[in-house]
Amino acid sequence: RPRPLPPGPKGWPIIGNIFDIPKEKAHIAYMEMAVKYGSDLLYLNMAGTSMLILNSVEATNDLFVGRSTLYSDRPRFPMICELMGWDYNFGFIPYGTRWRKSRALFIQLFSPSNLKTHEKPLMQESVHVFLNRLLDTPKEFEDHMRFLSGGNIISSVYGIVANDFHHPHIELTKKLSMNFRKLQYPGWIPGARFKRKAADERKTVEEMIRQPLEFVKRNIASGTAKPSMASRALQQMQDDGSWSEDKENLLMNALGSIYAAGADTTSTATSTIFLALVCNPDILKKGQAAVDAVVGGHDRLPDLVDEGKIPYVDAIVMEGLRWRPVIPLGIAHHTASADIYKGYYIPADTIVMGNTWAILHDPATYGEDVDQFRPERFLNPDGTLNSTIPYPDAAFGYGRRICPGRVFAHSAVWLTVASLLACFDLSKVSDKDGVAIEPSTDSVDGFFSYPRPYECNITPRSKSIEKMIRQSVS
Ligand code: HEM
Repeated sequence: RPRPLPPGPKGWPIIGNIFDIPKEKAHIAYMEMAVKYGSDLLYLNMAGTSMLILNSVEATNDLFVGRSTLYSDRPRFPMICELMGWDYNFGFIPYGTRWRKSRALFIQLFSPSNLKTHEKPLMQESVHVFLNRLLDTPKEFEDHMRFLSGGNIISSVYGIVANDFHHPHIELTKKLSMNFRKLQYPGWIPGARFKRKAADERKTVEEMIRQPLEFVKRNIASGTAKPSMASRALQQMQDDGSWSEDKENLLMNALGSIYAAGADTTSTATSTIFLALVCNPDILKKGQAAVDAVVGGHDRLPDLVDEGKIPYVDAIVMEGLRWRPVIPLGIAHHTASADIYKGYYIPADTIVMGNTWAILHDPATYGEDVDQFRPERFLNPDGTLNSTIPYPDAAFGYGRRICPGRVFAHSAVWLTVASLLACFDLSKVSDKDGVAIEPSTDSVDGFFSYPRPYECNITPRSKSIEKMIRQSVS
């Protein structure tokens, strides 16, 4: 080894730093370790496997962006891929030809013109259904948010109009995402019972990606297919004679990746903002006034044409992504060969993680009160967006692996938040003595970080708004 390894705890022979791997809130523990060792690079050895945690934008930019050829691979995910069967999902596969083809197909399916013509109108419809569900059964608001994202994606991808939370395709994804949430990350060694269950899951995963595509194919054959990414892509292959089994499999996996990667992440981001609005009545009021000023009081519901015109809503969305990032340690990258950075030696086969939490909670970038939910940090005193405070990009990952669904996700969350603000008052519930119960703002952390269950009051802002919500679905 020509140079020293990056700083980190000393560790033991053979087992290395196994005892230094945090059991919970790893993102915070790594951020604190980095401060302790006075370095944005933190190196740990997990019984022979090297792990490098990057705790600054400078390091993630230098390595994931500047040296992307070297830092865009994925490590092996034995639990997720080999046992649970998630290797269909191009988010977890190595940097190579199959990944490149899948990602190119994704970019084609999500082209700006497709987003505008097909996906955004569907988003609008899904949000209207969501608002009606909130009116009907407000106590089930968490399920409604999950259904909103799942239903929106399933209709975009497969043209399946799921008007029931218990629709078989939604049920399948719910089951998978619950198991996925249980995964701890990283360095978590599951027990034998979980491993047995995970092996059963392979079959469910296969069903989740095969069944909906078969459904679309049957409907195309009978002339009843609703327009969707799947139907358009299959139709195009048929029209230009390019169909092959390989191409259909690539499509099946890419569509499955979109469905699996997009639903839970977007609903988690929305749930976090929802929680922040319940806990901060002043921000809720300011948001409502900002939406009313542009949407025009109570004449219509917000629309995606309003996107970009209400800076306070953008600021709320950005603050939600920053305050409680959905994937606080990102998805691990991997280096196939050795490297030298800032004078340190980075061995080949190192797992490299961007500490998204540390980056988005850096007081030098976002201010001393980084633990508070404060959308104003993204605004100038006159209410316009402050271009010197960076968009929380890190929430979507890094370099060539950065989330390809981020534009779609931002719009989906934006429209949901603008619509919530336009339509509902949210408040804390009170105990029997009339004292407001503070919901916990501490998240449940695993691979994803999501709010703990809580109760709140959700009421329409006026009779006329309630009527407009009812009329928005035919
Ligand atoms: C707020 C919502 C979302 C968040 C916070 C989020 C976050 C992320 C993160 C952190 C990564 C890993 C990036 C890396 O490796 O450095 C990722 C990858 C990915 N995301 Fe998202 N995502 C969201 C929504 C979506 C949506 C709506 C879709 C699909 C429409 C999607 C599709 C994907 C895919 C396919 C990958 C794998 C990319 C690759 O490995 O090349 N995501 N996302």
